[in-house]
Amino acid sequence: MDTRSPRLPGTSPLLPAALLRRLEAAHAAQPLMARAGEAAARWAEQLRSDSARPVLVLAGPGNNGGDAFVCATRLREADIDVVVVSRADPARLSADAHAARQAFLDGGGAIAADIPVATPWGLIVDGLFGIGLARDLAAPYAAWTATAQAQARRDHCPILALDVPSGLDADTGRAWAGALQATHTLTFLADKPGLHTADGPDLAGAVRIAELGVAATAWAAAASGSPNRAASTADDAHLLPPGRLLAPADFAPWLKPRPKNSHKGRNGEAGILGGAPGMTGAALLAGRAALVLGAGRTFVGCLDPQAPAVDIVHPELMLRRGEALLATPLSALAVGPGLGQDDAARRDLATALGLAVPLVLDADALNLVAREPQLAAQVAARNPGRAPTLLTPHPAEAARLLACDTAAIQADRIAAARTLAARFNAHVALKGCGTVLAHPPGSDGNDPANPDGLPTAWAINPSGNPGMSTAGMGDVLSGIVVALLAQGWPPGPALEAAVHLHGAAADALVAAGTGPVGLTAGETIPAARSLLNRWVGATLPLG
Ligand SMILES: NC(=O)C1=CN([C@@H]2O[C@H](COP(=O)(O)OP(=O)(O)OC[C@H]3O[C@@H](n4cnc5c(N)ncnc54)[C@H](O)[C@@H]3O)[C@@H](O)[C@H]2O)[C@@H](O)CC1
Ligand SMILES: Nc1ncnc2c1ncn2[C@@H]1O[C@H](COP(=O)(O)OP(=O)(O)O)[C@@H](O)[C@H]1O
Ligand SMILES: [K+]
Repeated sequence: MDTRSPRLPGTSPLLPAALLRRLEAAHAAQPLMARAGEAAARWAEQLRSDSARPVLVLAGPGNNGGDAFVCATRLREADIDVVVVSRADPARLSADAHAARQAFLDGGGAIAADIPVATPWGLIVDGLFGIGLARDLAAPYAAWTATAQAQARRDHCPILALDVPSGLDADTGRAWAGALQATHTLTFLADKPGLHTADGPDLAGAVRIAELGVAATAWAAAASGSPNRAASTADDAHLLPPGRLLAPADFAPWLKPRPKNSHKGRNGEAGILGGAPGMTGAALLAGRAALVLGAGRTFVGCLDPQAPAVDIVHPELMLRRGEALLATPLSALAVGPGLGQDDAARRDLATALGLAVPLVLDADALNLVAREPQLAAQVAARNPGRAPTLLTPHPAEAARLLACDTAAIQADRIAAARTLAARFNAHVALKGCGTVLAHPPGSDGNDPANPDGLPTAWAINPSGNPGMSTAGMGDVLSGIVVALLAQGWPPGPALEAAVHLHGAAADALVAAGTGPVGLTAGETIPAARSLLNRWVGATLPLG
């Protein structure tokens, strides 16, 4: 089975800060700050809620502040009133930022040392900190972000963040204390992972990219060390490779229409193992998802001896005991939905790990692996070619697997997912807001020469919404993944497509008024089916 996934044009790169700095250095001869401030001014003009009111521009002590000064200068040239607030020491500014500040003053602009309390704003521009921030906001900046936030609420005006919302870590999506919540973010050169996972989506609002005249592909040269690359080798060991913001184009080659001469045997046998006493619903949800997302035949093995013999809602499902499921020939198996952690669960999981089929591990299967080194060794020893492993932990399960706490996982979700992928030789979806996908060494176009010693490619999924934070959603995701695996999808694309599809289905339901409050896991199953059929039927480019 060929598991390599060609990357189609349109794939959207996510660049870590270290790589952005190389890119910036490689294009130092170009007026990047002037272009950034100009692009910001153009969007700011459109965003103003009231053109009679002035724009408040907060300018910080670094180059983000330089962007803000350029933006303010351009707004003044367009006859827009601006109030710039900055305490940057001119002697400590970079040459570019110093020049931007001076040009603003030379053009007749004035700088205030504090935010005026009584002025109603048409827009607030946040140019305090960009990719240079790596700690809680210090005085006076924390007070300024709190005041700006309160005034934006008071004035019903938007907040436009330059590059990243001040206080958001651009690499991890972690919010430092005092971080600002913007409604819009104009991000420079390339998109950044921190805008799309953890706290990022809440703080960034609507994200647009201003490439500043630097070709979208230039990052590849900066990453690989072409002559264009800035002199930088000391940080090579810690350089996070670029990732992707997931889109249907990433898995489009596997969105194939069925041949007319199809039969159920061609669409695979999906198995779900779980359903211990009190949790048969989890296994049924996963089974229904596998059935409805196209598996040719779906078998559900429950550990509860009292489990029903038939699913009245979907009598198409074949229900049996756990041991009987493990003796059934399967194309793909998911273990975990409602599995429990007793001896029977442990024994059945150990048996499943020995099967030469694509295997999805979720929920209590992950908790058992975290608890028992013998099982963990069995996972890591599976053959990623013939018997790939897919792990779908939520942050608490990931913390158990990595023997740390949930906060440590959430502080750097990309690192956590990549570490799990490397440690278990598995495809990983670290779930939650901005699910992080990571793939094991040597699969799916992974570059085994990644400079940071973790040969695991990664991506972030932008679909999904908080309506999905409800019981049963993870079980449905497992069912969708196993359905695609059973139908012959390679493991990396199957996991990426399932995650993206499930989130997009939930988004479609919310857009139609079903949720976010009260959205149920079961409702996402038919919605995902509709969307999958639409995607299969669509011609590229897919949206
Ligand atoms: N990298 C790029 O490609 C480009 C960068 N530009 C801008 O430059 C920014 C990066 O500039 P810098 O590296 O100067 O970084 P920042 O402007 O993000 O901030 C760094 C400054 O803030 C101080 N600082 C950091 N954390 C602080 C805290 N918690 N409390 C108080 N002070 C703190 C630092 O000591 C330093 O003076 C980008 O985000 C972007 O806005 C643009 O001008 C154009 C292109
Ligand atoms: N705030 C959110 N934004 C986007 N997706 C979310 C959000 N909350 C949960 N999800 C998604 O919903 C699913 C929940 O899975 P999980 O936590 O395992 O639920 P369960 O308890 O039902 O097993 C995951 O796919 C997760 O990524
Ligand atoms: K900012």
